[in-house]
Amino acid sequence: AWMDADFRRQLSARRERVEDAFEFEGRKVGRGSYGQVFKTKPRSCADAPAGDYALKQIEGSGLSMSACREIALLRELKHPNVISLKQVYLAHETRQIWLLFDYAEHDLWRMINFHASAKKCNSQVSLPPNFTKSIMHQILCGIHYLHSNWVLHRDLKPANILVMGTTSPERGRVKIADLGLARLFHQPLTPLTEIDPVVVTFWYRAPELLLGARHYTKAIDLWAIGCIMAELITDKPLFYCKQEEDIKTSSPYNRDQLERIFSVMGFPSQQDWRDLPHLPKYGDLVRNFGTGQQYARFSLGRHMSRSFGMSETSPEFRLLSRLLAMDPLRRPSAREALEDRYFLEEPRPAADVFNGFDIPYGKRDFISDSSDNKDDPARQQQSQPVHASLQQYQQSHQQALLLQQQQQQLS
Ligand SMILES: Cc1ccc(-n2nc(C(C)(C)C)cc2NC(=O)NCCCNC(=O)OC(C)(C)C)cc1
Repeated sequence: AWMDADFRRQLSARRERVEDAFEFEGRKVGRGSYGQVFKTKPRSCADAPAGDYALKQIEGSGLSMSACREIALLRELKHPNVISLKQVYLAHETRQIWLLFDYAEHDLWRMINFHASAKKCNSQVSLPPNFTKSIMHQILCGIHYLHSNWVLHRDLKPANILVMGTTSPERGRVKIADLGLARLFHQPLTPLTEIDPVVVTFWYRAPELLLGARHYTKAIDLWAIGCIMAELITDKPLFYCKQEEDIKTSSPYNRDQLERIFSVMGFPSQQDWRDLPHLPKYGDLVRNFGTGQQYARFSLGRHMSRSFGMSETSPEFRLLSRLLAMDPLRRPSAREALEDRYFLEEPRPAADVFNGFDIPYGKRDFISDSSDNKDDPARQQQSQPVHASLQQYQQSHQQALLLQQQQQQLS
């Protein structure tokens, strides 16, 4: 071995073990293809400041490509509205990787579900008037920071928007995270059949992606933020689409999801979206929808005013319609969205999105290993099982094999 044995022994004796520093038995709060997450507190002997932490045990062993990417990415990023990586633990005996994060008691998926079920039993949840505006402001600040560092999120949805709880010094602050479902494709070496048919939703997916756009863009993140804004206002996913259980092809084209978008937004005309005919799946679109005449009377304004009595002249609606421009070139950048009049007029956005109000939501439940936790957000919005596009899978498979060979050469 390239390090002399005695020095290695000293190192491993001194190395802080995660189980010595943190108490996490029976405190699992998340599990998915990425690994599992525990809500943990430092033991008195640990040198971590008191408080709650999220301890993520990464799936698999050794430095997988996704572990590498998550560590490399998060150690460079520091912003109040982006989840922060506090510490990395490498357990040499088991080659396990543990990541320590600040713990967020809440997330928009659970919060919106709480509001929706409260509505159903006619009990209102009392929230500050600037609740949506504060959340939107902090999501856009976080995304502006990521985009200015050329980091695209690619999977923005309510479950990935965390909010700090009342025991945190950052009470009511939004933290953008990625609880890692869509990174399924980066779980190499797991034979496709073994990947449990996790469900991903297409409800936050921009139309250009559904029509075969080959690259993620900043505008794709802004579309998802528009979807989240509408959902905060109505407590319903704007482009909710029941996903049939049949095995999905790996094609990006999803007719039902597009149908839902057109029945809310109307069908994009040549004037609305000049580049539409150049998208790879335009042929499928014409075959399935023709000239879209059947959607002529639909529009976002009509949908929001009928389903929620929202005025088409309100600043809230104007920002929403800018974010949900069908043509990606017409969507604002995060900075342009932050400069929208909506954020400049009263009530102004607050640092604590609950604005001092009592926080009505419960704490996260602990997951016992036996129960297969169906309502875990990572499996949110049960929809059709997805099969990674074969080409993406093979790609990441090749990269992983390469990485593994390199590692073998190293050791
Ligand atoms: C492979 C990979 C997985 C995730 C990420 N990633 N990317 C981001 C950006 C884009 C927001 C900066 C953030 C992450 N990673 C995470 O957010 N990891 C969070 C793990 C902590 N989990 C966590 O707090 O879960 C509960 C259930 C307590 C909310 C990167 C790479």
